[in-house]
Amino acid sequence: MTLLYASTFAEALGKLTHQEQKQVKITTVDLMMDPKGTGLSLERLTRAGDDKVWSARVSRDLRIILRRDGDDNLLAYVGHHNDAYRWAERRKFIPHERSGAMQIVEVIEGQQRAEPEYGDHSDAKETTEESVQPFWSLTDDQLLDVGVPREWLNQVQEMPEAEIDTLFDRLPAEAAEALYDFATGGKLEDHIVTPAEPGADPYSHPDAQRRFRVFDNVDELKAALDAPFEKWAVFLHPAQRELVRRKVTGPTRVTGSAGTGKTIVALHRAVHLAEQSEIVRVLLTTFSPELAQSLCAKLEIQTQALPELRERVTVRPIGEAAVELYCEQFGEPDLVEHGQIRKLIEEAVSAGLGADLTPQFLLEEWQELVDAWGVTDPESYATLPRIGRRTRLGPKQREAAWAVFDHVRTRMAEHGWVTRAMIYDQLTGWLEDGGKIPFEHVVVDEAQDLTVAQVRFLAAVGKGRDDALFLAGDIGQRIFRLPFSWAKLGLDIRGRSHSLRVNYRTSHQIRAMADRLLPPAITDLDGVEEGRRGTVSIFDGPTPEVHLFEDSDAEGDFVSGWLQRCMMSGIPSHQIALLVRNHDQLGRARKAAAEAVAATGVSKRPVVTVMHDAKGLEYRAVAVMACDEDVIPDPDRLASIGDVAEMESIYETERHLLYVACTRARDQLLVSGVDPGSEFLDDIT
Ligand SMILES: Nc1ncnc2c1ncn2[C@@H]1O[C@H](COP(=O)(O)OP(=O)(O)OP(=O)(O)O)[C@@H](O)[C@H]1O
Repeated sequence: MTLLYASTFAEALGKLTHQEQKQVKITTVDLMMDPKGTGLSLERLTRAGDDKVWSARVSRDLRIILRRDGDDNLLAYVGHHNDAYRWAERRKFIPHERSGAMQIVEVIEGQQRAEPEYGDHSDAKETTEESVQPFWSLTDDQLLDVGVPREWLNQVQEMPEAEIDTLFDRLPAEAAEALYDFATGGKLEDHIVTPAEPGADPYSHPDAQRRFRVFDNVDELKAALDAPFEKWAVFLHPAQRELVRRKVTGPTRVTGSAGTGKTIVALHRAVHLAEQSEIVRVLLTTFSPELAQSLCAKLEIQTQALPELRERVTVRPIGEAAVELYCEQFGEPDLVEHGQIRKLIEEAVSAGLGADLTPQFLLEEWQELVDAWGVTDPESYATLPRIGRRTRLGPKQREAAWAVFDHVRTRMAEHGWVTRAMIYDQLTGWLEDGGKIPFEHVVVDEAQDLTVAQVRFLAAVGKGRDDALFLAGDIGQRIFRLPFSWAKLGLDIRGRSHSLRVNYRTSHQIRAMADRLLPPAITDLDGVEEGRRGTVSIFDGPTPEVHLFEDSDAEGDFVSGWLQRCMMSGIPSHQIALLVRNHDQLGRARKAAAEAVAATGVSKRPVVTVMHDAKGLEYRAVAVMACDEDVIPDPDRLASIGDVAEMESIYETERHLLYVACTRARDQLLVSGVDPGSEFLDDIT
């Protein structure tokens, strides 16, 4: 007996109460143990759209809809009596005629389409009296090629533009993605379905596996039933699965705009690698402790049924992992503080070193070049490409600057201080001399914000070993670093960078608005282009709001009202966030949140935090507040730049930051500020 689990079942289960979910779980597990369903009141549904559909009684009112075909039991849907029967009556289960992938097709009432049509629609009907029909010009053949079920050909060709947002609710996902991309300027040819091998199992096609999953044992089924909301733990997009399973000889990168499931791929990749053998150890890492914690929580869900795999994956922020390794090899490091470096520079300048260079300029030069790039001698400094620091320094000025850095290095050595970058550099040297980290594979999330020293360290980790290094990231979300070439540091992902294009997090409306903040394609310094075009979201929602106000009080009142509406619509407080650029604006956000809490009487406040800390996270509703002219781009950051020519790169990261903030929202987004507002808002209003 094979037990199959459909994404429609997970979705329907997620809508039931906790108590009902428990009852369903008991019945489902019984069914798995006794596939004949003895004692489960199984009933064949004669009015269903498919003659193999049955219902199983969970309670007086709850029914599971099953499809039983030979030894296969497919859990298709669950719901209250009438809802469940209605769902079954309107569904057919058929392999698609081109791809062979099993689809759940909604039956269109009253539609007759006996004869296949191969008509020429070149006389494209752009408009009807009521509206534009974006798919009118597409032939039956073209539609079948992208997975549209035959029953739906007419319906799609005649679909008015206003209904495009419903595609994902009505059609199999592969067809919906293709059509949505086409309607928004993409090419249908990019989405042609892969034909199945003759006689292949219709459930094993990659397009089928994104909606059906075969369970081998009861534990796996139980884990899926425990977390019906976490569909990512069970169903992957074919492009995601491909990246998870791919065997590679060099470092690989998965890219894609915010919400396309890069983190999910990183997690599945880590578990997949851990599956390869009992002795394999995997490090799953990212830059911040908060994100590492969130990875850990997801990994728990994913490995619930496979505790032995959980043991093989270590989740650590990269800084912590490096310090642990350093301690093992060299003893505990005495990490130098930022303020101590500043003092040493000021000390050198007071002693007459550094010619006319300011301590601020020298501090940046130290942080972004000398320390970041691990420069240890004047010759290397004299020839170092000054990436991101475009103000020219003549040989004499470099000499003067080096005198300061030499002073800093000498004093640090006397104290036995090291910087974070030095830790990675020392570990890199150790790896190059044959040292081995206790992990066969390293998977890195949010890789766009890696430092130079981290990239060099990871390059040494991955050198010469298959599948050693897998990186997930989006250069459009680089918010902490200036750009630099990975390839020059030995981390070459050229030809092994792959984009994801289906956005699972944000509505069409929010994604489309946020995308306007960034260019359609961004090329990194190694020439690898990351395109954002062709990305589709799988659901739609309200249009994001952008408002500017006379003063911050007026803004606060509006945001508070907006929050109240979100809370009253049932969004839990922890799923609502207010994001601001800096700590200085936190007060404005807290006031609005407090007012909303007082007005609604809910017990918990929404999350209030700065944009940087929201990286990698998501909320159902987000208010990006205080987007004032003198807040973002951050004037203090711009003013603190010793090097005027660096301005452009800073502007870029500030723009990325607003993109990151906006793309934390799933369903509702409000962007607000005081008139005239941030210059970036011009692109989204
Ligand atoms: N195959 C999938 N099925 C269902 N949900 C998915 C799938 N893949 C990703 N998701 C969901 O989409 C959302 C975004 O995923 P994820 O955080 O991995 O995106 P990301 O590309 O890493 O985003 P960001 O760049 O903003 O960090 C999450 O809620 C995740 O659970």
